[in-house]
Amino acid sequence: MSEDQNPPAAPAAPAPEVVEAELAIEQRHVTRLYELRDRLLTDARAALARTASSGTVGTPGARTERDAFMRLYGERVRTLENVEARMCFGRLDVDTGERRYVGRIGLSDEERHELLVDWRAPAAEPFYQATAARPGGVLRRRQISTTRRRVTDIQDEVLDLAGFEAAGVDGGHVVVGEGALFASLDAARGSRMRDIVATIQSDQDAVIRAPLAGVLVVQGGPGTGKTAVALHRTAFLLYANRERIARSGVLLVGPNRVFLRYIDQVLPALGEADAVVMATPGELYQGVVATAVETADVVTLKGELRMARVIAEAVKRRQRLINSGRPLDVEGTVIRLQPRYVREAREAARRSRAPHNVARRTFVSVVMRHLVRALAAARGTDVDDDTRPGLLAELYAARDVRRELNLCWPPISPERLLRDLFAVPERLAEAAPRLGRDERARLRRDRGAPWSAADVPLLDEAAELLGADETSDATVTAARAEAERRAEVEYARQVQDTFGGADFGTAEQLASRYAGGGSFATVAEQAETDRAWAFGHVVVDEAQELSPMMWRLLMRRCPSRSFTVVGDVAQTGSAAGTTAWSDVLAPHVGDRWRQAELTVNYRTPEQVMDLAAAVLRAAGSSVQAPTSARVGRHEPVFTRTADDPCGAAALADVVTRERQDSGGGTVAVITPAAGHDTAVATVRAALPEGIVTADSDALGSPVSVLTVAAAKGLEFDTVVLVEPAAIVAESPRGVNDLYVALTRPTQRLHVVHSAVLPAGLSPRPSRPARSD
Ligand SMILES: Nc1ncnc2c1ncn2[C@@H]1O[C@H](COP(=O)(O)OP(=O)(O)OP(=O)(O)O)[C@@H](O)[C@H]1O
Repeated sequence: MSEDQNPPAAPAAPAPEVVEAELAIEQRHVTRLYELRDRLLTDARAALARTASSGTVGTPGARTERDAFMRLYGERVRTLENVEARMCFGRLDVDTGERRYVGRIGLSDEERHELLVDWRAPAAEPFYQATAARPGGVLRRRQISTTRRRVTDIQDEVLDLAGFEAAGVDGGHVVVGEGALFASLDAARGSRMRDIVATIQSDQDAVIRAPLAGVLVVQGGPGTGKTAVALHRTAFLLYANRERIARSGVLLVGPNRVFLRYIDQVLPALGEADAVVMATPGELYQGVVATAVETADVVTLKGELRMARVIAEAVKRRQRLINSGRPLDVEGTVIRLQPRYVREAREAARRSRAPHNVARRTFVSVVMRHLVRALAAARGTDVDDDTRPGLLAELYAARDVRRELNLCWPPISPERLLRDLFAVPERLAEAAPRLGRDERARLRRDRGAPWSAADVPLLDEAAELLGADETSDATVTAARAEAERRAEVEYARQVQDTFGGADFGTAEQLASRYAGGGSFATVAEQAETDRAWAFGHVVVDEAQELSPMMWRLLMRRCPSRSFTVVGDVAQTGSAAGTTAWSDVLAPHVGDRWRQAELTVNYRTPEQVMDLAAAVLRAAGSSVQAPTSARVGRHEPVFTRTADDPCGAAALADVVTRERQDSGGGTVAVITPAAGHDTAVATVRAALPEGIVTADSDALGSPVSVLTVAAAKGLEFDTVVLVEPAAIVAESPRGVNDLYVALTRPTQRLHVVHSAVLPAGLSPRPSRPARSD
């Protein structure tokens, strides 16, 4: 709880034996909770084992009741296993005399007495929101810290002193320990992000519990908890709106795979994972792996909304007319495909407003109507119900007919459309007359070139306009999968009927959760394989990096426009990204979006944050940098080298020393992209083998050497920042990149440079650091 919002009462510190007694009270309750949880886990595991060894009962299709129940019990086992650490973290004493424990899950005893309230339940809300000014019936809030199953610390805030004393609450001694928030912020970070359920602050809580509908932008500087809040909000929304969004799932978009791995333990720890699909922007078009790296000007161009028109035009250009009649040999009879047949068919197909591949049916049927007549006339027969099928069969079988139809209105895949467009300059010139010659040249590339992340929204745009190509293998597979899915939905209903639904929600929920391709796939598994899947909610992290074209794709993924958009327009690194939320959102929702702001940096110590803010100011930015929640123990250190620091012995020395001083914490060396490989070699040569990793596998190693792009969203106990002037010079948004790099450390910053430091970044006159 932030101090200004909830000033804690400050009674005299109680004697040690009083604290011991209070700890013992909490230990008794926590022990009871774990016993209950263990019992439930044993029961769930036994049920799972029983189900696994039981035979199948009735077998419509390939699915069995067993599959469904295996999943259900499996999910329950996972949830109970995942809440082991810090299962209970709080207690509220309420003016009704109730003592309410708050934790990761809800637990009740056999008599249905609530022993633990899920942190997301309305009853837990005061734990995060109550203040001394507005206690809302809360007399005392107690934070309970546990290690393994042992209660190690408690911290009280009395919100209503008179009420508290009058009530004579059991365990009535007030304990002021080390603040749970401060202890958590000051602790060394592991390689993965942890949940913050125990210490969510009230402004963060307001974002987490905000209503599901509409677009909510969470703007906040570095370290303000945007990612943490986005994850907790996801868990909250799934809990509070299970009926509405558990079926359709949540899409969570993060900047890169390392980042997704960094956060991937948070949702399971909060008991929610099965309905969430995590993806990077480059993974949002199924079947395409985006590996190509493109220059900033290409990325920018591909991200512009103009590209939507280019693609629409490219599709239209595939619907061609003919200038003169074409002879068609139909089993020896030569007829003519007249230009007016094609024109009429094209008009009818376009009028249908169906996507290209679907409208092709209309096109073909109109042309065929004419050709049937022409063939009958050439043969001197009538067209009637008896003759038509035979004539049509002949036409469909004729190679000339198929060729001409395919020339005028070919079935086409998004991949093919884009490859042709970028490989054949004439096609691009036709489709993009408004692009300049140099812009078109920028888009040019070989047919076989790998895809980039910037191609993904273009492919998706094309897929939207083309629709399913009924002749492609993918479409046939998808149609088959859809048919299977329907059968499974129906079957899951039967499962529900057979077994009753006491614990498992409605038949509909069971059907949607366990029906799916393969074997009763979860919602996430289904959604991942279906481009047209409509998610119930989309959470976008580092959202400032996304291009306007990528926003179009995301909007298609969630027709209900229920979004949590999380980012910082001062950290935009991508040339295609945004510096104003309204620019990217207005085309889709006008001004119907709301913004929440987070302003306290829980990561970076004040000494380091001051430097980062000075860099922004010196660059003329009007963005207000966040305030640090704490003063660190260490002043930033600067080391100057004679030559390029990436290859300097001094860099190796600094990293070796910082590693020793970090006391086992994580160390990141953040370098300019151009010097990255050299720096990796320099640092590797100085440290024992196996300790240093580079970009792609940066997590979990004591020392990692990263570019700014790879460090985005992550944090490290110590950051060694190499040649900041080069980082600034490397891209048009280089100052933002430097700001990102400067705000990664949780404890220490060491700048190693040979060039003059960028404006704002200079050693400050020394001042006292925290001494504890
Ligand atoms: N209420 C809180 N209690 C404890 N720790 C918190 C709290 N809020 C944020 N943190 C911690 O602060 C750090 C920064 O949080 P997070 O990564 O979510 O910030 P961010 O706003 O996404 O940062 P950036 O924009 O720099 O990526 C994390 O270690 C997070 O766990």
